[in-house]
Amino acid sequence: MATREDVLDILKTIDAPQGGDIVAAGVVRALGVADSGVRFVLEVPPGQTEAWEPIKAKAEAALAKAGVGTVNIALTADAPPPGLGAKKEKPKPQGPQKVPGVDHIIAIASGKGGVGKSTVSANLACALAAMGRRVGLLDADVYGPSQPRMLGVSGRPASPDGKTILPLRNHGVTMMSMGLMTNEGQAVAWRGPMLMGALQQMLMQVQWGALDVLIIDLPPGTGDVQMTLAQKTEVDGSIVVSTPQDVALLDARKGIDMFRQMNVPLLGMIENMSTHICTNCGHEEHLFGHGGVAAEAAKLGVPLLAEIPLDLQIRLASDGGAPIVVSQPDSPQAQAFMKVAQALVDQGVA
Ligand SMILES: Nc1ncnc2c1ncn2[C@@H]1O[C@H](COP(=O)(O)OP(=O)(O)OP(=O)(O)O)[C@@H](O)[C@H]1O
Repeated sequence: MATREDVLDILKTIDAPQGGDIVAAGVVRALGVADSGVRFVLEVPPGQTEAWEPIKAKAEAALAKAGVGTVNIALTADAPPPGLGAKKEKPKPQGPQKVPGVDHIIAIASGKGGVGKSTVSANLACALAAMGRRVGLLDADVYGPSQPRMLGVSGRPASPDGKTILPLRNHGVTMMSMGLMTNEGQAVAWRGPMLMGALQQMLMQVQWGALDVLIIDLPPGTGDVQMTLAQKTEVDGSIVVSTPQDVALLDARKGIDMFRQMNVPLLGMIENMSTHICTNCGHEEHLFGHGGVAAEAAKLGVPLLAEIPLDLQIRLASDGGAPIVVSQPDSPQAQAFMKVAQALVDQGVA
């Protein structure tokens, strides 16, 4: 009598349409080998039974020639019933998830610290809120959380049921920050896994409510927070903020590469502190050089969304808890942020 291995060896001589043999193709199921003969199921992809008829005939002929007894092959495009060797469906790999109730997520990133990423995030969030969008702002910068100060909120968020966290709200923006979970000024020594857990907790456990867009103010650089965000959460796009200096741009490029690798679209770049206008005489100076970010954006084929001047009013407004978009909405500086917000709405990502 032929053994199971003998039968498989014979079947391995028969080619599958997509290349390789039919055993390697994984279509031979429920193989039964007995004294009386051989029976099995050829389970082929849906709609392909016709293409597999000649292959079934070849298998029948080869087995008959080998003298294995009666040959009974059932050709089907349906999975055989359980117990007949049906392959269990593997659970689908978990890709990036949507945050419930949140339509869009935009990550604001920078390669280097101190380039104004939080200032841009706060102003963009307030600008979108002023345009009537339902906006959330998540300050994921655990090393230097600044949104509570910029949006003028303080106090600890409540958690009435011990599971969900109630966010805070000011200037029409729903806001949550790691800075609100720690004492002000306290050095936070977060390790990678803690960061990832904290970010997921902020995204999933904070009661954001229904939002058109959630802005995420990322920590500078390309660390655990950025990676976890891109892997676990569906992000509509990123905006990279940079000052015009070469060093800042060099780091910004690293951030851009990371988002590219993680399939997060780059919505555009913002040059911050691009020019300085003297408060006394109105003279314009390019303290950090000018146009570096525009050149980089052109090279990458992404829009330069704005060139924000280095301006005392921007800093005073942020430090005072009412970003310039709120405190001086008609100023040219505020208008620069409003333009970016409008562009995001026009693009359908906010
Ligand atoms: N265009 C600007 N004009 C004047 N001051 C600015 C401007 N942009 C940012 N600043 C000021 O620079 C400082 C750093 O800005 P901000 O906190 O936004 O940077 P950041 O990139 O988020 O920094 P980090 O994430 O490293 O803490 C703040 O005091 C802010 O008010």
